[in-house]
Amino acid sequence: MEGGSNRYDGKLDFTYKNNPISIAQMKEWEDATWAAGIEEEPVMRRAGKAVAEVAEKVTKEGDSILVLAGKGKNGGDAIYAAEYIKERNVTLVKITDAQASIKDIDEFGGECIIDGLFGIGLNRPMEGGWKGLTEAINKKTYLNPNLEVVAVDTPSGLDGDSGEALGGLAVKATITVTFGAIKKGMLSESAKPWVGSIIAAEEVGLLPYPFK
Ligand SMILES: NC(=O)C1=CN([C@@H]2O[C@H](COP(=O)(O)OP(=O)(O)OC[C@H]3O[C@@H](n4cnc5c(N)ncnc54)[C@H](O)[C@@H]3O)[C@@H](O)[C@H]2O)[C@H](O)CC1
Ligand SMILES: [K+]
Repeated sequence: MEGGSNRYDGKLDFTYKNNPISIAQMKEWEDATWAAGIEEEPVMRRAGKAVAEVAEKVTKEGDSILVLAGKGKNGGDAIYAAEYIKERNVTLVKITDAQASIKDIDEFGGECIIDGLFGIGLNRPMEGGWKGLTEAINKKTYLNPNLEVVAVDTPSGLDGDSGEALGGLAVKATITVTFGAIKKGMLSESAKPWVGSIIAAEEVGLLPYPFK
């Protein structure tokens, strides 16, 4: 898997130029970008737009999309995604009380969920309401195999380095739209049940890929 054009045996084909990286490398790349004076907001916008484009691709006009936005920047990307999605019924849920938002998932009968709960800021297994939200998403997928679940950057709960679900639980995405470069754990066997197809949105306005 060294550069060039690589294929993944998921539902959507993908290609990527940048080699897979660790979470530490992703953070280093981001920090170098901000240190160079590039603003964060336009980067988040482009990340959100990439997610919106994928969500549009896997749905049709008039379909319903539930956008779940967590408390960090992963949620920020999801909020921009909601803004950019066109000609769909978009419901944005900004999660302040995770437990209370479970009902928003339980009551959702639409075609696509966007998972912006946690990205590379995840540092422990999800518990309580966060665990409940994730289980509610996965239950929907189980009951409706046609449901598209688009993960923002990483499926929430997945450790991007090891490709393991922390505490054994992550969102079961059908598609993961990851930013900058694929996180190396996503290509491991253990990540397969969670990541679905991987799409690398490499051009989100960061500095050029800094690693060899
Ligand atoms: N890499 C890029 O080029 C860009 C990435 N972006 C997005 O930013 C997220 C990472 O955002 P961050 O705010 O650092 O973290 P999260 O949103 O993943 O998490 C928020 C926050 O939650 C806390 N936390 C961690 N684990 C748990 C847990 N199990 N339960 C409860 N709370 C938890 C922790 O404090 C985190 O900081 C990245 O994935 C991209 O989506 C930007 O858009 C810029 C470009
Ligand atoms: K996510």
